[in-house]
Amino acid sequence: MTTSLSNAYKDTNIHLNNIIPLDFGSVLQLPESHVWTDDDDSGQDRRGRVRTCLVRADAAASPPVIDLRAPDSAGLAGEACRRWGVFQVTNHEVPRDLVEDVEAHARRLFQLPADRKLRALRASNGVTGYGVARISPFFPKSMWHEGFTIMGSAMEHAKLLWPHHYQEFCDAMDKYQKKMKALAYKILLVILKALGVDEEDHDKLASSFLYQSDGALQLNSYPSCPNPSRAIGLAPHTDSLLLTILHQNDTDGLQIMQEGVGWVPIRPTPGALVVNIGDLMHILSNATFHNMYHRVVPNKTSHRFTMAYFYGPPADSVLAPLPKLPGPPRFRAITVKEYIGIKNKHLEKALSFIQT
Ligand SMILES: O=C(O)CCC(=O)C(=O)O
Ligand SMILES: [Fe+2]
Repeated sequence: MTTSLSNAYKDTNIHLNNIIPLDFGSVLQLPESHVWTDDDDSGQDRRGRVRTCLVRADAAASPPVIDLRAPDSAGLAGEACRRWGVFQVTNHEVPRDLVEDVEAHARRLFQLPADRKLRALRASNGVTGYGVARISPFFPKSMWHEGFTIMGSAMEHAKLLWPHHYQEFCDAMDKYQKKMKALAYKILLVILKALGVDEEDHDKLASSFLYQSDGALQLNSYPSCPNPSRAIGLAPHTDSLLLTILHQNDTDGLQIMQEGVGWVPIRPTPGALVVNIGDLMHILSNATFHNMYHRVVPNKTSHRFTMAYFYGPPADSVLAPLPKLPGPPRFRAITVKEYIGIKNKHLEKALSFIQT
């Protein structure tokens, strides 16, 4: 009997209960609490000093858009994971009207009055609910962002938001999570193939990460911002699990750090979904796949909405670099729960605690 992924998040040492999102509709100027300087995001000094808003790479090159039906999709995905830690996918078989429906529900949620949204605030030891980003306590300033996380059913929290009309929201979220889970599994197989793990190896691996991974859905809202060059939508971070699948509306904002280049934008491509590598896949790949370091910047005129699906193994799964890979293992074996615990204490330094 495995322990579900949500157990990895419960009881870990993170205290968000005193931090609540700003009532964005009620402010005309950027409050001091949300003004970031160059120093505010450098506490986690992983890849050199990261200037908050000012470095804009002239992205001559950017991560590829990969057709999942193309015969060489695994090869292309492997290349993208090694170089960028991210790519976009088309022909993913998630119906466009489902994506649009979920986005419309997210808009409806974030447009509710602040006091209504606060009724569904995420509990300090919970996963589902409304609130700030989980990385917020690591930074001295607040982000121009509000979120709603769902792991499993959203029913309990949706009832607090819409006591009589919660069902449609829940149905759409359930349907989307199911589609995301199937797609994430398919992409996991593509990525493993790119790492040299073929179908014959699957049974030998007999790993719970392969057969029992599950996900959490995160709805994100970045309202238009009165002074975007001094604000940050989501501070620089890596995602913790195996991979993330992101839908972004037609508003720019996501940027990835490319060493020696700077921040490279990942522009919305109509119909495509963004796939990025998280820390656990970085471990499995023995550090050959980048765990994409990314951030979101707000803008002055349009409201950015995104849906991020984080996919990872059950809490008690043990992960280690895949045995097939060349070279000595660069990380020790670790359970998902232990890794999430370390990440919740040390954020971007977490991997250094398990390096061999
Ligand atoms: O909203 C985005 O563009 C990125 C979201 C993200 O990085 C996250 O939720 O971890
Ligand atoms: Fe992220």
